[in-house]
Amino acid sequence: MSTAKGRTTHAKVILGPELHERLSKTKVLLVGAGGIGCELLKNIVLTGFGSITLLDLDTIDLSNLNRQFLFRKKDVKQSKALVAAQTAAPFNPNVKITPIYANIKEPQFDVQWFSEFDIVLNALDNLDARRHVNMMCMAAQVPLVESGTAGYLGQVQPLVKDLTECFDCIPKPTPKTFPVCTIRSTPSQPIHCIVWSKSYLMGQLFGEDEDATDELDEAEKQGENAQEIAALRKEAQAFSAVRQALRSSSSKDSTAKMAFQKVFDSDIRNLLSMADMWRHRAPPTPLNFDQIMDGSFVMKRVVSAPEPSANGHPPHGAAPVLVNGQSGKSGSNSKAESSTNSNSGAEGSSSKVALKDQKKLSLKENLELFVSSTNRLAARLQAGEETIPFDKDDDDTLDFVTASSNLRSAAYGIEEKTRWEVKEMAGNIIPAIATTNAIVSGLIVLQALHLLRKSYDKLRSVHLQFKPSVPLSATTLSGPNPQCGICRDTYTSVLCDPARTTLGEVVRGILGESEREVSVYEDKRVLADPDWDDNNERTLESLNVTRGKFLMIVDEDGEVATIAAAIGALPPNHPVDAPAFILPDPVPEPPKKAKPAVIISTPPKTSLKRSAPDDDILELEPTAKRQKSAMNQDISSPSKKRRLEEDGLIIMETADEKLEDDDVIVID
Ligand SMILES: Nc1ncnc2c1ncn2[C@@H]1O[C@H](COP(=O)(O)OP(=O)(O)OP(=O)(O)O)[C@@H](O)[C@H]1O
Ligand SMILES: [Zn+2]
Repeated sequence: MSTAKGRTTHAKVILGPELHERLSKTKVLLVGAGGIGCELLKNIVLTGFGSITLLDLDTIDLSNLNRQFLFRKKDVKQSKALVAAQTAAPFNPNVKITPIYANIKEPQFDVQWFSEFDIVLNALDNLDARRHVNMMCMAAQVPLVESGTAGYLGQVQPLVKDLTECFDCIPKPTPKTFPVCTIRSTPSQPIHCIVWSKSYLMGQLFGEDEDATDELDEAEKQGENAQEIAALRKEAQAFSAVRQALRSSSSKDSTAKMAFQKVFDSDIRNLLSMADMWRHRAPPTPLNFDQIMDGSFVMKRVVSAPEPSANGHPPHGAAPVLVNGQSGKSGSNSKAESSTNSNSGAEGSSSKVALKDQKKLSLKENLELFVSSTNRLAARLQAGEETIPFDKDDDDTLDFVTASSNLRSAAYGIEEKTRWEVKEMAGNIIPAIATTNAIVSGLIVLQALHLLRKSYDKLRSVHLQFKPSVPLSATTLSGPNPQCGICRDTYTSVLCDPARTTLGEVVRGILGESEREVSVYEDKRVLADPDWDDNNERTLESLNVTRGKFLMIVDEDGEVATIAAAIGALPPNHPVDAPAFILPDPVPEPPKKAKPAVIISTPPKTSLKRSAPDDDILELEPTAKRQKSAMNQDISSPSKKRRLEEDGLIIMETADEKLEDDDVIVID
């Protein structure tokens, strides 16, 4: 108790009595109780914040303990938010921490809920959740401090609606992807085989993805080799027998063998039959299950030196060697397995000291691991798991991806990887550094204090960089991007019972006296436009527009900003005989839109908008007014396109598109 008092004395002097007093009443939402979240929770408790809501969807994993210091081994598998709150609460007897074990995207965390906080601090690890919190904070007008770390790098960015850029003002680069054909038929680096295994093979065998046709359709559109795509289509279709066998309890090892033979023998033979493909690159070698198992398999091919890695891993200077079915020493003419790590002692069965995960497996060991992990995953399917996605912390899936990617690497003469390396590459893991998290968490508190003091001129975006001479760089903040599809919208809210409120009631109510022509969207789904009002009499619930979602009312002329109406719940005391909705009062008056600097003939980019939902209502980008240029006037409007389609006309995107039977509706 006396320690806590002593701390308060210092905090009072540093913060000043006014801010110190205010902190005890400030309501903070901290999203994420992982690497940054744990450090930050400790900081804000010790700084004197009095009311903290801590939310995290996950439970504690053993691998978190090296840097998430609020957790102990006994806490593994418990909710992160709950344990972090329990551990940090005693640091300050006056703090009230409310832990929530949930996903921040759940509907109960709506705009009203967000608006109860004075400040939000993000300690997340993914773009999707960050973008969601950003939008909620913009809608609720609550200041947000965004943060992230990657190894020795870190960043802290304060975001305030109308004052600074929001998280979505600048599009974020999408993660690196590889062409489908590289992954599916012509891999040349370990990462290609790992991506194939975790994103394709896992899905084919243990996921929902039965034919992966979308991906191939897209690849074909992108101009990838048509013949190769046709072969890949056949290959994908032939998975159904293996999928069935994995889900029936009769077979066991024979199923793993069946899967092996399809993937590592017949599929490779099919590809080999396309001679053209192998004119300029080394052909793969089909693998033989029985021969690998009995040690007679000899793969006379050269393990090529890998290309410089795209994943930040240094290229290994592997000398060309012959690989056989046995681990290094026992092969007839083998010098040893790939020698990339030979001086690290982490290779082959010869190593006595290597940790299990850091040992490079022989071809036979990989095959055995393939069989055992396939059996374990099949048993899980048979026990009722419907699909099993790759998770780096799920040993069965990591074993499967390690074994199958290494077998594929062997077939293609690519260097194999240890389980440890596969985990790092497949999980896109950049080792987390506790010190980086600690520094970033300190910086978040400093920016949060500027925000609470409203010292906006002191706000900075701070970068932690790997430069000993300049470890920190601070930049002043830019204003909002006038074209931003998130923070330039005019937010409002409608409290309602979606089961008893129609789309038309809300839209007419929000537009008030205005005669503007508008289109209405939920995310990317068009619900209405000036030529199409069929949904106006439908309830919001029937249109799947429920609590936590937004109705976007887009001006058809693109002259005024979009109105984003957040759907919230009616107050508990709402009279039963009153209308089932409460509209904003006064109605929102969106400002005139800033003109884009360059006028182009295509619709404005709306890539900053949220990703598509999985509904069956027409999906389109919510562009502000589909441009009525002379060229595309007739079909550029979705309403016109849809009307033509209703009239039985099919609109071709390109001249060489063909009519499919399914496109023709027979009218009695
Ligand atoms: N949508 C979400 N709702 C709530 N919490 C989330 C959401 N998305 C991510 N998180 C949480 O954010 C935290 C991010 O922390 P961190 O980056 O340290 O990840 P981690 O899962 O603890 O570690 P690692 O990914 O390295 O195993 C995690 O605890 C994660 O559960
Ligand atoms: Zn923005």
